[in-house]
Amino acid sequence: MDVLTAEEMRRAERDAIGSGAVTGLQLMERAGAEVVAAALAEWPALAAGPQRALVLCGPGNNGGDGFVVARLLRDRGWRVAIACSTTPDRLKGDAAAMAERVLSGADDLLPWTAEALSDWIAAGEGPVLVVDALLGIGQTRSADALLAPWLEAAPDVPAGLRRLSVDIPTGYDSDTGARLGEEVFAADLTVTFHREKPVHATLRAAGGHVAVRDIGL
Ligand SMILES: NC(=O)C1=CN([C@@H]2O[C@H](COP(=O)(O)OP(=O)(O)OC[C@H]3O[C@@H](n4cnc5c(N)ncnc54)[C@H](OP(=O)(O)O)[C@@H]3O)[C@@H](O)[C@H]2O)[C@H](O)CC1
Ligand SMILES: [K+]
Repeated sequence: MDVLTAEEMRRAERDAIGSGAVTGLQLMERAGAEVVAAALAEWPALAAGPQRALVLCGPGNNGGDGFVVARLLRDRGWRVAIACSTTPDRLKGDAAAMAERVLSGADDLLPWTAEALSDWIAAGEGPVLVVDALLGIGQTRSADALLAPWLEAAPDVPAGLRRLSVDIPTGYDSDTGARLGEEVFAADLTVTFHREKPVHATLRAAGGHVAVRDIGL
């Protein structure tokens, strides 16, 4: 199966949207649904009943996928906390639309601080699924600053933590597999769409699991 660069992936999305076959919003909805399906396939225990999830959303469409995942997990009865590295009013396009569909109000977001993330994790029982929807194929520079709250909160996470990255783990260059800075989101499972990107071979070589899911492109 061929491996796509970020630009080739963006072109495939643009062509599909441009042809009228699908909208960006539909692709984002499909992406979110595939992330949930892949997580349940990877960790069958998650399908046993409602669980807890902490969804970390970034400023762009990767974050948009995260808002879809959060909504779908809430629809399954899960206790889902959403933290966003930006404020909802600064989200754009499809990501803004998907945030609208899941956020029930300004207080429906955890503050983007290590304390808020740690407190939420400590306040509940049972294992946590953490979803990295911070940055995807659009990342271009070190994500050390962006990741800081999560990296500071992460050690407090109880055993049984499951870490899932949407499309590309935050902190990696999709086309080279190189780290863009010092820090990365250490995903147990990365769920990507349509075709693998070069980074996914790097993740596998380091012991990460990678699922490639069709979103109808
Ligand atoms: N387009 C679609 O219909 C679909 C897209 N999918 C998902 O979308 C992402 C790609 O989304 P995109 O918005 O292009 O990029 P990201 O979300 O990865 O990044 C968003 C912006 O973040 C800024 N950025 C880049 N690096 C950093 C950093 N280190 N720290 C902070 N911010 C950063 C950058 O904007 P700037 O203006 O700040 O440069 C990015 O634009 C893709 O990965 C998929 O998850 C759907 O899956 C399918 C449909
Ligand atoms: K990500």
